[in-house]
Amino acid sequence: MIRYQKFGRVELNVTDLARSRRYYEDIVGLQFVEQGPEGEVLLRCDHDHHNVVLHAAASAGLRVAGFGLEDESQFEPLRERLRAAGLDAREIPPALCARHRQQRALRVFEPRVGAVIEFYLPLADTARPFRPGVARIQRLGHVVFNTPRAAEAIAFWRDVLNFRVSDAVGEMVTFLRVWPNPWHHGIGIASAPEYSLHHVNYMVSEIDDIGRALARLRKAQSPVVFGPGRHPASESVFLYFLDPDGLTMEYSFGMEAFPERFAREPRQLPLAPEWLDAWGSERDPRCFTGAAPNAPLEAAMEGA
Ligand SMILES: CC(C)c1ccc(C(=O)O)c(O)c1O
Ligand SMILES: [Fe+2]
Repeated sequence: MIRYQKFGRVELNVTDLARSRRYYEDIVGLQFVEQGPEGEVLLRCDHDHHNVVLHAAASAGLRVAGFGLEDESQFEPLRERLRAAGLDAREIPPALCARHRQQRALRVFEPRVGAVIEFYLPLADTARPFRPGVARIQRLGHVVFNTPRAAEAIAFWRDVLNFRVSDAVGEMVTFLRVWPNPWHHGIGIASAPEYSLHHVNYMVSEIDDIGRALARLRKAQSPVVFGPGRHPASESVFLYFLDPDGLTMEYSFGMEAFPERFAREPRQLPLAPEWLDAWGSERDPRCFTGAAPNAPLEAAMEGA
């Protein structure tokens, strides 16, 4: 069975690199790491070398979602599973691996979520302390994919990639753990007409991070589009807001953690507003809908 470390990387296309770098540093609270040879901006929010990469592009959306493997012994079995599933997984050349402080990495276009997915092994001796800034971010939390093939995607990520379903809210969204990572979900699969980014989540430390974010976002005239509220599924307190390109970002804290073995059964929760937010906040229609279609593999391999 394939074992993962976590959801650890996300690469986003943004329409104004300097504007987004300022936003993700000053408003979201990510730490700038470096600018890459293609001009891409690397940022971090935990002990990894980086967690977020911003690329200049004509339209904003998801470029790559990356999952760390638990150890080297997972690499070849995963590669074989992807091959057996008919997917063209490409190994990342050593130069890009070195820039990304990875031992090895595969990138594959996963057609059911319609996105480029990276599976990677971090290099040893690359973890360094993350010193939080405006928000006490603990880690990159989850990525949710919009897809018109949600049922097929859930089956593939569960049965082939060995992610574990934690809960579903109607047929709107299903949450999966990056097993055996304990957090309620590292990915969500949401039903939508397009293959695009639904949102990216950052896990923060406490209610003050949400309260301070509200004031900071309002002062920066950055739209708050849902919450503050509490998600009954993962028990998280949450807040959604839009980045300068209209991509939906989420802060949350208090997420349910699962044991590796003897975990509770997944629940099929009712599709009703109170099962998305127990506090009853209104959701702005711009929430979850602002991303362009996900980048294709060729674009994601540029510079590789
Ligand atoms: C409204 C979205 C899809 C949602 C719902 C529930 C949770 C949770 O239980 O943590 C989320 O993180 C969400 O993004
Ligand atoms: Fe979320």
